[in-house]
Amino acid sequence: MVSVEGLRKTYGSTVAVDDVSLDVFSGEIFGILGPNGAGKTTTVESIAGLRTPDAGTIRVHGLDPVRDREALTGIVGVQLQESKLQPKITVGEALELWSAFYPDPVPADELAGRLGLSGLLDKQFRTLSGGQQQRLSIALALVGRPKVVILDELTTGLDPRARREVWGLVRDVRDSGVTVLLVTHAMEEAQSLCDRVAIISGGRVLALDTPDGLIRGAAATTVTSFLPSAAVDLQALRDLDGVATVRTDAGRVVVEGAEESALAVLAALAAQGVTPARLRVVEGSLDTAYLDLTADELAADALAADALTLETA
Ligand SMILES: Nc1ncnc2c1ncn2[C@@H]1O[C@H](COP(=O)(O)OP(=O)(O)OP(=O)(O)O)[C@@H](O)[C@H]1O
Repeated sequence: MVSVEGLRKTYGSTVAVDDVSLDVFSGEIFGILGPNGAGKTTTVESIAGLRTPDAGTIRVHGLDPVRDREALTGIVGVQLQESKLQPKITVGEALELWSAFYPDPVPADELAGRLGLSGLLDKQFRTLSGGQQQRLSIALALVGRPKVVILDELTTGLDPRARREVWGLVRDVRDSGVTVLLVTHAMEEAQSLCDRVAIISGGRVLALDTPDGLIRGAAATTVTSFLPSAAVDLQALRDLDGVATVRTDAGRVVVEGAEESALAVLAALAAQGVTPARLRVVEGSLDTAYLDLTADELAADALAADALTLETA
C-alpha cells in the first residue's frame, strides 16, 4: 500500500531523513518508532504529500504523493501531530466542513456514531477532553473514506483508559480494511497495536519487524533489576557471559541479556557481597529491544555518566 525507497529530506543543513526505505502492507497497522528528531514526522509528511523529498521514491497505492497530490487526498487521511482546530468550532461543524472536501464523504452522523461522538455534536472543540479531541481527529482523518490513515502521536497526553479506548478505535479502523500508519513514542502502544514496526533513528531505519520479531532479535531477552545493598562493580556485571547492557535507573541496577544472565548476575552479586533487594527478573519487551537498538547512538553517554555516579557512590 505504501512503498518508500531511499527517502532523503533536508532542511537547510539539517538532515531530517537521511535514507529511509520501508513497505507498508495493505490492511496492517504499521508503527514508526524512534527518538525525538529521528525523522518520523518528516517521513509520514512526505508520504502524505506535505513535504517534497530531496531524493527517493514514494508510492501510495501506486500514486506519487508530489506529482499526484490531488488524487492522493482521496486515498490518504491524515491526523498530524498536535492538530488543533478552531477553538469554537463544534464537532458537528468540523465533520460537515471536512465532508465538503471529498466527493463521497462518510455521512457525519455515521462517523460520529462509529467514533462515539454522537452526543458531542454541539460541543465546541475547546470544551472537549483530550480523548474526545483525539476521537474527533481520527473521525476527520476518516471522512474521505481513505485507504491509508496517518496518525501521528495520537495518544500522547491521554490517560490510560482514554488511550486504550483510542487503541480500540484504531483496531476497528484497521479491521474495516484501512491501512494505518502510526507514529508513536509509546512502546506499550506499539507492542499492543502494531502488526509491524520500523525503528527510525538519525533519519535511517535501524530495524523493521513485528514487535515479537524485534524482541526475539534483541540481544536482551531477559531483564534483571534490583536495588543494591552496597556499591556494585558494574563492570564486573558487564563482563559476565550473556550480559548485553548494564544501566541504572532511579537507583535500580538494570541488567539486560540472554536468559542465563539472571543467574550469572546473582552469583556475581553474592561474590561481591551485595544483596539485591526488590529483585525482578522479567522477559524483554519492545522497550528493551528499542533501548538496545538506539542505545549506541543516543544513550551511551547518558548511561555511562549514570553508571559512573553509582560506581563512585
Ligand atoms: N520545517 C522544518 N524546518 C527545519 N527543520 C525541521 C523542520 N521539520 C523538522 N525539522 C528537523 O528535522 C529533524 C527531524 O524532525 P522530525 O519532526 O521529522 O522528527 P521526529 O522523529 O518526528 O521527532 P519528534 O519525535 O520529536 O516529533 C529534526 O532535527 C527537526 O528539528
